[in-house]
Parts: sequence; structure tokens; C-alpha cells
Amino acid sequence: MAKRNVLITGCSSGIGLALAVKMARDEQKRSKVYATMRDLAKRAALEEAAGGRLGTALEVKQLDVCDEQSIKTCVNSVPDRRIDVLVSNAGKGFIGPIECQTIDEMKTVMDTNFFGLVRLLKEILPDMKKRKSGHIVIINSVMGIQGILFNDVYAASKFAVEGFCESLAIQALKFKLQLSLIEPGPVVTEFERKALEDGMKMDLSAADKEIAEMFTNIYLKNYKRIFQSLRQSAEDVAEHTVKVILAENPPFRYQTDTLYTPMTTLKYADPNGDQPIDIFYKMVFHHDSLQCKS
Ligand SMILES: NC(=O)C1=CN([C@@H]2O[C@H](COP(=O)(O)OP(=O)(O)OC[C@H]3O[C@@H](n4cnc5c(N)ncnc54)[C@H](OP(=O)(O)O)[C@@H]3O)[C@@H](O)[C@H]2O)C=CC1
Ligand SMILES: CC1=C(/C=C/C(C)=C/C=C/C(C)=C/C=O)C(C)(C)CCC1
Repeated sequence: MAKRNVLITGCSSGIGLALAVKMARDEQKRSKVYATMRDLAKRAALEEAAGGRLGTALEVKQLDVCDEQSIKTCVNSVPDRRIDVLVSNAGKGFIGPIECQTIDEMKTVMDTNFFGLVRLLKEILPDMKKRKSGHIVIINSVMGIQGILFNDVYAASKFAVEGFCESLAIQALKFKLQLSLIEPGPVVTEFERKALEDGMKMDLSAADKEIAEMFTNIYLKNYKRIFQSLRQSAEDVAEHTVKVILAENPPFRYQTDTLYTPMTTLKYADPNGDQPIDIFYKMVFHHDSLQCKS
């Protein structure tokens, strides 16, 4: 069987790096991995982790999901432009009260997390459709299904991906293409460190006192602890993603951590949408009265 070409975005750290290395280390040598990143100055960690697979099963390439020309140049450099599996992983977190975030900052989050995927597909989907083969794998988030306090814009960017993919999956089926959304819960990566660092130095003067205190004393104070205790590792998420990539009939949605299944199930179980909001409200403000409405 011919090797499949796998292009992954955002491989300078975290899930992208772990997945690129895992795919390249496959003992059956089933894949050629194009591990991309926007800033090649950050390639050392990936190259070290790839070890002997570098230059054979894994090649490092530049790709910025916010730059159409960089996507085109990267895709054109792949033999016959043949990408069998596209893993859209590049993304950024963003936490805090919206009063303290600028529209430009919000646009960067949407531009990376949502339009980044759209740009990739505009370049890669037409070839997949012509070949009538291809698998599009998106590292999305449980926050694409259920929003969480102080993640308003990040959750919106991940919800946008869900709506886009639900629509596209119908067309994809017509062309025999597969589309899979990977939905991790918290994962300890640079994502967590960067979001916490930005949150800690956020100017909260535009928010009212109650909201500023809630963000500092409830959200930021518990953030590290919640991420440390309820998290998965990037390697764990990569392991699950490899299974989805190699599956004969890959699922449309795949949650990497069953811990979050009750949260997402509740969302679908209550058509009024009140229960998840009620539970999160109690979780944050009234831990003592945490129970489902009957
Ligand atoms: N960590 C978590 O808790 C969770 C993460 N996710 C999702 O997983 C994905 C990977 O994140 P994770 O590994 O955790 O975090 P990391 O911060 O470790 O990795 C994010 C990667 O995306 C890259 N990136 C950011 N902007 C661009 C861009 N414009 N073009 C190309 N690459 C870019 C970063 O590059 P650079 O180093 O240059 O910034 C980095 O390589 C994201 O989509 C995130 O939303 C989903 C659920 C939970
Ligand atoms: C910190 C914190 C909470 C949980 C945060 C979680 C669970 C974040 C998940 C982030 C993810 C999944 C990011 C990537 O996509 C609660 C429970 C709201 C209570 C207040 C403090």
C-alpha cells in the first residue's frame, strides 16, 4: 500500500508536535508526515523528538494558517500536492472578561481557530474532491460543544468550526471524503501556559469589580489546579487522534476524554439549554447545591 501523506499544522509544540512524531514513528511506516509550523525558528523541539525519522518519515515545513500564500507555497511543495490526511491543529486560547478584550484580539482568535481551517480547506479540498479520497481531521475542543465561563470568544471560534464542519460533512460524503472532529478537554501544553500568562497580565480596569474579582479569584486561581487534575497529556490526545486517522470508518466526532462526556451529553439532552448553564453556574458559585433539575 502507498504511504499516505499527512499534513499537520501547528507542530512547534503540544498536540501537533506529539501527533507528528507519533505518526512518523509508526513501525509499519504507513505515513509520510509534513509537520508544519508558522515560525521555523521553533523547529528544534520537533526535530529532536523526531530523531532518526527526520528527513525520512517526517519533513518540517513552514505554514501560517493566517497567510494564504504560505499555505499555497507549502501545499505546492508536497509531491503532486497530494495530501491524504489534513490535520488542522493550529489554534490559540483566549480567556478573560470581554470588557477587557479588544475586537482586534478577538479577530485574531477567530482568524486562527476558524478562518485558519477555512483557508486550509480552500487550498486542499478541491484536490481531495477530484481524487475522491481524503480525510480532514480537526483538533477542535469540548468547548466547540459547550461554552465555559470566561472563554466566550474562544468557545465561539470552536463553535464556528463545528457548524462549518457539520455543513461540509454532507458534501464531503458525496465525494467519499472523511471528516473528523477531535474534541479534547483540558490538555497541558503551551496553550495552558500562554492563556494563563496572558490572563494574569490582563488589564481588568474596564470590568466591573465583581467580574474582575470573579476572573482573578475564581477562574485564574483554580485554572492551574483544574488543568493539572482534569487534564490529558498531548501524547494521550495524539494517541487517540492516530486511532481516528487509521480507522476504516472514522467517526465525525470523537471525544478524547470520557470525563467530559456528561457535560456534552447534557447539552443535547436538554432542548431548552438551561441545564448546562445551571450546572456551570452552581459549579462556580454554589458548590454546595450541585444537582440536576429533575
Ligand atoms: N490545550 C488544551 O487544553 C486544548 C487544546 N485544544 C486545541 O488543540 C490545538 C493545539 O493546541 P495545543 O497543542 O494545546 O497548544 P500549543 O500552544 O502547544 O500549540 C498550538 C500550536 O498552534 C500554532 N499556531 C498558532 N497560531 C498559528 C498560525 N497562525 N499558523 C500556524 N500555527 C499556529 C502554535 O505555533 P506558535 O508556537 O508559533 O505559537 C503551536 O504550534 C488548538 O487548536 C487548541 O485549540 C483543544 C482542547 C483543549
Ligand atoms: C478553570 C475553571 C473552570 C474550568 C475550566 C475548564 C474546564 C477549561 C477547559 C478548557 C479547555 C477544554 C480548553 C481548550 O479547548 C470552571 C469549572 C469553569 C470553574 C472556574 C475555574
